Amino acid sequence: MGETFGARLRAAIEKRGRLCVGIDPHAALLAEWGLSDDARGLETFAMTAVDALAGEVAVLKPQSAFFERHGAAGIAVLERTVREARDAGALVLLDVKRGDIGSTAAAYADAYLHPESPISCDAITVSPYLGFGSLDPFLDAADRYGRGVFVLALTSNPEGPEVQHARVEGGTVAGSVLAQIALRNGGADPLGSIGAVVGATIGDLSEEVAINGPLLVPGLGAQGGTPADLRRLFGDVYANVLPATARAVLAAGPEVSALRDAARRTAVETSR
Ligand SMILES: O=C(O)c1cc(=O)[nH]c(=O)n1[C@@H]1O[C@H](COP(=O)(O)O)[C@@H](O)[C@H]1O
Repeated sequence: MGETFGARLRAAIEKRGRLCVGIDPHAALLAEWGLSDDARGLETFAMTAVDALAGEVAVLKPQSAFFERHGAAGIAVLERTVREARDAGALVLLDVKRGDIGSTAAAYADAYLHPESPISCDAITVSPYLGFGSLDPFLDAADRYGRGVFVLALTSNPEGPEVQHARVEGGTVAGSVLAQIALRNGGADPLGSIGAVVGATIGDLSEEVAINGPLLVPGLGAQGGTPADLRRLFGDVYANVLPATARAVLAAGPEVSALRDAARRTAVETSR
């Protein structure tokens, strides 16, 4: 097998830094950039973001919903976005938050992680809240194809704790998810390919996040998370943190140079 996602991510962070920028073409952002809220506007937005950022940042994270809302033409733009961002050297993490029963999960895994798929990504986000075992088809596909999976653990939204802080034997639901990720990453060197999503906005961190895998940390900027929150929450495991932000960088557009500058500034602020 070729290199694992964990190894490719570690190399990308060393070369480009740790920032992950979301490509989230909200209707309001399309309007701010002077673009129409249709597939043409979407394509200009996404290609501008790729042009500005895919040669710079380690990870680009398109949010599938903002493409899906434009129908088949939007999906075609997503395919192009993923392909061109990867061609320019960025790792592409598609934020699509999948999760389903085993046989259907296998089809979703094929759709996004199979090397021959039209939307073949380096990694995707998945939800473990149908039971961690339901993720096996995703985790197996990631192993087989050298791809990554980021599992929602402690999400940035205020409703998350209702499920994620619920008590189960041995701790919380989120703690159990994190422990199972750590188990799956055991022995991987330099870094496991199964990541966890932990929001910058969660307040206090009472769970063990040393999972020998990447920690995707959204919630910076528009949702109120700050670089100081990152340092406070992740001191010991900062080497594995991918700070993620979308609107705070995208709002600097549509000028390519302004977008790039915004990403560079955020990268510096979150570098440690
Ligand atoms: O999986 C994610 O990326 C994610 C998980 C989470 O807990 N919170 C969260 O905000 N996200 C995503 O991260 C992005 C945040 O965007 P901004 O708030 O504009 O930076 C959105 O695409 C969210 O869907």
